[in-house]
Amino acid sequence: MAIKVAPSVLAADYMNLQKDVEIVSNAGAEYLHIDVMDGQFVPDIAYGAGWVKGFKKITDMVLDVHLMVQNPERFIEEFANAGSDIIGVHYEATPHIHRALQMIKNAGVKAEVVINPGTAVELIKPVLHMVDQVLVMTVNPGFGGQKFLPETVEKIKELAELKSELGLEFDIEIDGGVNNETVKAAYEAGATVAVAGSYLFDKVDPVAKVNALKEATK
Ligand SMILES: O=C(CO)[C@@H](O)[C@H](O)COP(=O)(O)O
Repeated sequence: MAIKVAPSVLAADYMNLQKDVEIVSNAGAEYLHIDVMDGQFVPDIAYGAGWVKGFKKITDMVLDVHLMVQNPERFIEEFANAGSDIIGVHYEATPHIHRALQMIKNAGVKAEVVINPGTAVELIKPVLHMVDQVLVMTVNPGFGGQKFLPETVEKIKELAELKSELGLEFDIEIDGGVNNETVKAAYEAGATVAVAGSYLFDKVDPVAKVNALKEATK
């Protein structure tokens, strides 16, 4: 099965968000990836829960919310109530990753644990049974337009092996520097969902770009 595509609205045209969402949705992208940044865990600031509420009104796409915030427990209820379908929390952002994932599940939302490029896969082994998705960051989080880090492919492979060894079912998402070339190795390693920002929105023809990601992973 071709990889699921998750356009990142961080790279969309903020003055024409609805139009951009409709374009990628009609092109067959399954998820809408919404980055939330607090200016602490990562340097920049982006998208509060009100935006999630807004996106919920205009699309049926899976709302895939990536909390790049320190102590994400503070925001889980608000983002769940706003209509998030998946909420991702960083292993590095809380001393209580297990509790944070429990909170997401208790709110009736799919739970995702996220790891930075510098974080080892084995550190999240104790919580893998709780998650619906693992996001392996393929750049350091915080900004769009960075280069895919090839060393993260080995981590995707390691995670995919662990998943089958433990007999677990979860999606493996990649995020950062994804395009129709970099997606290939990640897909072969076991990635099932690809976030793409600048590749999809910065240049012409996002429809062709969604197709190219799917074609590259058949
Ligand atoms: O989480 C992030 C950035 O930290 C992303 O979701 C970016 O939006 C991906 O952008 P590109 O690397 O695809 O331009």
